[in-house]
Amino acid sequence: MNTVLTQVLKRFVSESWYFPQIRVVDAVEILIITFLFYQIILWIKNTKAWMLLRGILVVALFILVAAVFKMYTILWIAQNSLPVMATAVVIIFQPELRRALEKLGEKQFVPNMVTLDKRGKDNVRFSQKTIDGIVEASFAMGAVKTGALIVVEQAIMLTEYESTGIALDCIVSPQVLINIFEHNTPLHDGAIIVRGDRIVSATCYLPLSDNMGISKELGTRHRAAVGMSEVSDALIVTVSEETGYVSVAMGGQLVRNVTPEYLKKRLESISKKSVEIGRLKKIWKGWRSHEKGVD
Ligand SMILES: Nc1ncnc2c1ncn2[C@@H]1O[C@H](COP(=O)(O)OP(=O)(O)OP(=O)(O)O)[C@@H](O)[C@H]1O
Repeated sequence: MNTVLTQVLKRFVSESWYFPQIRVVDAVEILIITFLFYQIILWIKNTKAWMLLRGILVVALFILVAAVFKMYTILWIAQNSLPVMATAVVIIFQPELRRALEKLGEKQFVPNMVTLDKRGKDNVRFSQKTIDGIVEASFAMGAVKTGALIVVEQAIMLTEYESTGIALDCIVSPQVLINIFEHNTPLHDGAIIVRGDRIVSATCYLPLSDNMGISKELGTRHRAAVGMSEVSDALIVTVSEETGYVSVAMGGQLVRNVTPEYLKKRLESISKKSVEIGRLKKIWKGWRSHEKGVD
């Protein structure tokens, strides 16, 4: 027993034994791969890709059986149709892939430093009056069960969705919001988009989420709110016509039946974030002009 142990130990310390050299970069790489893998699994779970994965597993099993029994014709067909199948998957899942990439672009690693939009400096933030107006109107509409859908734009410009509605240019106030969503009025259907302190569009059509986790009790208004929050960094407020509940969607998550304090806090937090973005942009612009001056 002792000799076996000694032999194992000798081998363990001998030069022939391979010890991988783990650098800090390797550990970081493992963390990145784990994170990406986890995100892909989450994406598969929340989209139709889960069905696709099951289909791929069945095909893989079939090919494995063909390989074990040396069915060369089937193997030849599988081998030659692989590129076609890969292209088909990309075409079938184009909306999901697009959404996933949009979500990736939404993560604010550097995008707010590299300003691609032509937004004026005054539109970057919204005032306390706007926050109070949205909170007051939402709960006033909730009390009388008037449905509403309010999209508060942040860093990502929602021009694409804005153009689906009727253009407006009006300061946010509780009276205006209540008036817009009043039943049987021309602007009440669909969503409004708030940019800074102004309502820029009404009756907008938002993308519907295909998240299977959304409660079946909820209809298209809430699904549209979640859908919008999946493809942008906007905060969306919904008022249910059925229950009068006020809910908030952001980052693909819907928080139902919130309190006025909660809504105010959420709006204040994104308002502060917008101010921070504005500040960073100013620093960046200042630094760039300084660089040019030095050149
Ligand atoms: N894709 C969309 N984009 C913008 N608004 C939408 C969209 N789909 C539905 N709506 C709005 O939601 C209203 C329909 O709401 P619906 O009753 O189906 O949803 P809900 O989630 O059950 O809401 P509620 O609790 O208010 O009934 C429509 O009249 C329209 O104003």
